[in-house]
Amino acid sequence: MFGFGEKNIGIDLGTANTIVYVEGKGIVLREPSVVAKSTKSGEVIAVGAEARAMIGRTPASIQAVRPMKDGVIADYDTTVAMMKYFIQKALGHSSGKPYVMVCVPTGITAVEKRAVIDATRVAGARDAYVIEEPFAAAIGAGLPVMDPTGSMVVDIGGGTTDVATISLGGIVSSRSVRMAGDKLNESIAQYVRQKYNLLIGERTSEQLKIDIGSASADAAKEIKAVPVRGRDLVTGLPTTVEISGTDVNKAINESVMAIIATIKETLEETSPEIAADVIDHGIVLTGGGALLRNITDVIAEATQVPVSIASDPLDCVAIGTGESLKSINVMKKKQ
Ligand SMILES: Nc1ncnc2c1ncn2[C@@H]1O[C@H](COP(=O)(O)OP(=O)(O)OP(=O)(O)O)[C@@H](O)[C@H]1O
Repeated sequence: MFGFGEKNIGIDLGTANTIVYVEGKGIVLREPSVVAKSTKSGEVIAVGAEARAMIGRTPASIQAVRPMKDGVIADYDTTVAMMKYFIQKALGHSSGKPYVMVCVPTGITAVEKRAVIDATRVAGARDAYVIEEPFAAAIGAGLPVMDPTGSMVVDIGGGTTDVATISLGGIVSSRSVRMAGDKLNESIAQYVRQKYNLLIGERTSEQLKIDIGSASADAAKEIKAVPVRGRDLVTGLPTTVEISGTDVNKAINESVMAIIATIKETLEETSPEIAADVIDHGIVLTGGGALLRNITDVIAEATQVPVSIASDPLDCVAIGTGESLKSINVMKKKQ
């Protein structure tokens, strides 16, 4: 397909995590989308897991930033530096610039899409192409995207939730909302601050969500409370508070409801034929948010459609992006 020795890669450039897929090898890199920089010179100090460990713990001279926000590039130069590092790390010493396929949320503007393509080129790609995230997720989840049957995929990532119905190799209807894992973390931190006067960091609220978060109020009652350390807003001193499953459920409920509303709206605008197919095959969840406890039950109850989680939900978009490298020649002609 390409010249001898050329490597082609797929990148799931996520708000929370970046995953790199190398053609012929599969997923070779999976790291948080975080960069630590010198506040003075802007020099990159660490990227990925090493930089993530620094969040909330940096001295004034270092800043740990997440250059992607809500599924799009928030800090262009830092995104370029991060991608450059990941591309080099994924390809090792192999020579030649790669062709790169990057996934983007469905709802982004032409300018935002252009920024992703430009950043990928500046980061070292011979050329860059984009694929819509839910389409990649559906391929990665093993859905029959090319068949004349409707499939529905809901990708709940860090920055965005992308919902789409797919049939005959294309997206039939889709919605993207900037409401996903990060919003849940923010809501938990806000709830804990308001109810317990306790200030907790981004990593602590995410850990609470993963450890004791549930989308179902009933199921949340059964979850054991955990001690959480933070700073008391009144005394200013470090302190420990017990946070329950119900606390976390209450904190995230509004965001979960917004995700469900988006799924319902997308279902409402599909043709009767596709809706019938979706009822037969069910809705498939991908992305890290699919791992939230009882999320399948609450979506199934609200939509009256069976819901399942793809195997390896965190990897689906990257696998689908990688798989789509096969069709890069066709996409080249279209762009
Ligand atoms: N067990 C879990 N329970 C709930 N949420 C989880 C769990 N594991 C991971 N997550 C959440 O999944 C999100 C990351 O998912 P993913 O890697 O699919 O997103 P992303 O691709 O980086 O984001 P986006 O697609 O929006 O750009 C984070 O918000 C993380 O907290």
